[in-house]
Amino acid sequence: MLEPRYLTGKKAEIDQFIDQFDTFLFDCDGVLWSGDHLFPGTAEVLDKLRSQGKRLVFVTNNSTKSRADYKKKFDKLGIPCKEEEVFGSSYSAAIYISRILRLAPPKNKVFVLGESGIEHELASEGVPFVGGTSPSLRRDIEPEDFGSIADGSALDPDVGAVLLGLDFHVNYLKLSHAFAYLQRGARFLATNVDSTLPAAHSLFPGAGSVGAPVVKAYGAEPVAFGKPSQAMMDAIEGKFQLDRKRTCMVGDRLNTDIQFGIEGGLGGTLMVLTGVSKKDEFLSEGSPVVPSAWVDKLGDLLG
Ligand SMILES: O=C(O)[C@H](O)[C@H](O)COP(=O)(O)O
Ligand SMILES: [Mg+2]
Repeated sequence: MLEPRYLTGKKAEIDQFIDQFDTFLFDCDGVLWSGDHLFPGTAEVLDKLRSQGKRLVFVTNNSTKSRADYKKKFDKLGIPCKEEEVFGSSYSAAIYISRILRLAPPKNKVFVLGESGIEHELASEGVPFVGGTSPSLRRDIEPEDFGSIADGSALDPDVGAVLLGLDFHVNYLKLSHAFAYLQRGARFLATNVDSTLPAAHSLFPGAGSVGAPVVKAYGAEPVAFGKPSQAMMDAIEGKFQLDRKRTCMVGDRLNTDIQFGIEGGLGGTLMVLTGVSKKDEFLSEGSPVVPSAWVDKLGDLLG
């Protein structure tokens, strides 16, 4: 097993590690911040890398925000960032649906189980959608709903795909609509299937856990377009003209961020321990996913 290099407190090794790369793909939740709490040193590290001429791309599986929403978040946190430097799972899903899947009208609508980030990115690609943040679905299911879902009168006949994401307003009515569309042959898609969401320095149910009831009912997994999907890596490579060997993925989660970088053939992966995965997971013998290097927190890259 290749031993990952522990870089915390080793300035010469940190600088040597950074010098290998021209581009850094940064995960967000658990690496830059926990919710709205920016980890110490984050702004300084990003500034150090930019001052060394490094290119930064923010690659998040959090589908609740669009690229524009993330630009606002970076602005609020005082971190320089251009909207086009953000590449989230909602955007990844939207461009896949519009440019590769290309659902044939009239059944080209998407039923969304998720927040406005998905809606905004679908709209940016001209993909029609229903569900999502619609107030009509933010209520308890009523007895008459069962009949209107079963006979299809409550459903939109033009829905050709169901797209699951992190939904902070999930309920039985929305889950029933999603399942009904799948039973009628809709494609089963997801922005991402992370089991947990790192926030407030703790863990909460992630997109994969929110959508799990539909997976259980339907009996099959969705096609996901967030990390570690290589459809996302290919889209990022195309948009940013990456030299994969001169690109490093920085993440907090082994089975999304680090796996994404390794399977993408990137020059390196850097794990930080302020999010989901713990060092014992990748230091133990036989770990299936091992980063090239790791630090305790992103601020350690200041050396
Ligand atoms: O459940 C989710 O959607 C994810 O945990 C979360 O949003 C991950 O975001 P990332 O760490 O990729 O920025
Ligand atoms: Mg993360």
